Amino acid sequence: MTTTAAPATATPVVGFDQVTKTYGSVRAVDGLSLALHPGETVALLGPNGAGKSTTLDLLLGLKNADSGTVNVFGTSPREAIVAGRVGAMLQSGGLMDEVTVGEMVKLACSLHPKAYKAADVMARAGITQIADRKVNKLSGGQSQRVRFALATAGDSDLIILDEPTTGMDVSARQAFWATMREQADQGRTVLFATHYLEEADAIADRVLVLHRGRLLADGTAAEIKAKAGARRIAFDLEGAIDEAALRALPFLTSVDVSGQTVRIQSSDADATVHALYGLGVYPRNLEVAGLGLEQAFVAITQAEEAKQS
Ligand SMILES: Nc1ncnc2c1ncn2[C@@H]1O[C@H](COP(=O)(O)OP(=O)(O)OP(=O)(O)O)[C@@H](O)[C@H]1O
Repeated sequence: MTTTAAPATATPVVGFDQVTKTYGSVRAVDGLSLALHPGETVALLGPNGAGKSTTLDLLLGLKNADSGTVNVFGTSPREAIVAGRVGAMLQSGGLMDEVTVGEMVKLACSLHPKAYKAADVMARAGITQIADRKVNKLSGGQSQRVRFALATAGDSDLIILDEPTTGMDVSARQAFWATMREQADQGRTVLFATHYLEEADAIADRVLVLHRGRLLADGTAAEIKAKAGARRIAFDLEGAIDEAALRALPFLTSVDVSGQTVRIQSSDADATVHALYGLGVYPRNLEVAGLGLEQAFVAITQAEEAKQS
């Protein structure tokens, strides 16, 4: 993984230039421009319906843009795929029913221009033990592992993953991300859409937040957290708690009182804490901390919703 930006003149791994895709009256992708560079591990976040899957489908040439251009390694998505430069793991589909796991992986390897050995691909995905099982007899997590094997059947430079760890148990998730880290460390670009924000926080060196088909934020997880602005304040109070007075504190975005513990989110923590002391209360165990990625994501997308409504 790297956080060093590639020179502006280098051909990006992925280039979206003013891309729009509509379905009837729905603008699934709305004037999207972005560039991904070699070795980046990029998380694509967004609420349901934000346009993540449509963006990945455009990137894979499975859908065509209404306007704008999509380039992959400076060529069309289809050309990049035919050249074996792209491996993909989509949310569903892609698995044939009446074949075994082993046959399916061998088929994927036979089609990839720069294929690895099928036995190695299965070992890496942790599916050697189920090689003789029919694909339609797998659990949800096992199916995900097979899709992962298909996405890494050959030496691709770009790996695209749509909600890859859905249905995987904890150890499968850990093994999956360890393998993805190896792929990124070898210079590959990894782009994954996810609803698991803790995974994005831990794995990605760049986070894109989509909302109604537009890019709302683009930066490291730390930058996205800072962009959200708000901070968390937690403290304990003794005796009866005057909730109405707490709710009237300035710059609050939320208040939660549980027993003697108060948790506040504020867009100006200094001013809120100052006003808190002004109430004549004495907070104990006072903690002020930044938002987690999940809270930052909610704050950013809710602020955008409020702006648009
Ligand atoms: N084939 C289609 N026909 C009509 N509308 C569609 C189609 N595919 C997607 N949409 C709409 O386009 C918008 C973006 O959908 P998309 O699946 O890209 O979002 P997403 O961010 O992947 O959502 P999720 O997190 O729920 O998977 C949504 O409003 C969706 O209803």
